Amino acid sequence: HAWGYGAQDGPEKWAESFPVANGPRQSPIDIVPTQAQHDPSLKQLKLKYDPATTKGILNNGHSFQVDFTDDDSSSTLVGGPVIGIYRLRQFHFHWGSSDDKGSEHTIAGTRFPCELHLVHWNTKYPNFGEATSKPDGLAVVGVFLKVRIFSKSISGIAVIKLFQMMDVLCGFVYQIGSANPRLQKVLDALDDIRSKGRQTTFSNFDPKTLLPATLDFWTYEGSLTTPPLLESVTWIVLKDPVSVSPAQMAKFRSLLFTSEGEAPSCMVDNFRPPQPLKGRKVRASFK
Ligand SMILES: NS(=O)(=O)c1nccs1
Ligand SMILES: [Zn+2]
Repeated sequence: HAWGYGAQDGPEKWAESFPVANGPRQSPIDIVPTQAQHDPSLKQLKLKYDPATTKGILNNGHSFQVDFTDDDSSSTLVGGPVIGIYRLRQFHFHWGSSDDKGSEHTIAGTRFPCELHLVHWNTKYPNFGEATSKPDGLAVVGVFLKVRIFSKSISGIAVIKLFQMMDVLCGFVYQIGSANPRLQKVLDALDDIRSKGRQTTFSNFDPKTLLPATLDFWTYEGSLTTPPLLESVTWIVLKDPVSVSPAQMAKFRSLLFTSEGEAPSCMVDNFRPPQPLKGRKVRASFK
């Protein structure tokens, strides 16, 4: 089942091979904060990650992911909307070709340039593969990344425009706005996995460093956002974004969908657009 994000194999075509694409609990969705219901019975989200479980980093042809060993419960998610213990399996991202799009979930129609997904599976099932087909099999934490250029006056915009022109002219890469130093460790590994199928060593990374200060979240019952689009995900989307710089966004966009030897195709716009809510309720952990 070759699928992708292009005109011939993209989200509008996925239902041909994966009919669940038109199912009742598909993801992502547009989250409308004023329509979300605060649920005081929601527990605090507890994420415990052991950097020693970091296994490696891989370009899988539709994103890149950092994999974790999950043969014990060293890295887990408990609390929040879930019952039981969920183990961290991998994290990956979705991003756009420009800063005005890239996230999968949207907030009242607002799109972010990038979205991080931390994928966990329910230990009531024997392994990740089994869990992916169960209605309570997976819990994915979604985190928005937001490009923050320091607050600017008009003259500031002129300066930025000048810098950006100079950037093109001089070919320098420098950070306008606030780069995220914790994210940089992941991005520095991308040079070794430019093409589909490439993987490289990546160790001792704590995904907690990628999260915002508060873990306020929205939650709803959904699905994988990539084929096979299985309806097995309890989504936990954090309200607060984390920062990313324009230069760091350029690094995401330097990856390729294609393998070495194929005509290169930039890995950008690897996001599925929001899907129909079909009567689902979105709950908020905060007032
Ligand atoms: N984008 S996602 O986190 O829903 C996902 N798709 C496949 C495995 S994990
Ligand atoms: Zn994802």
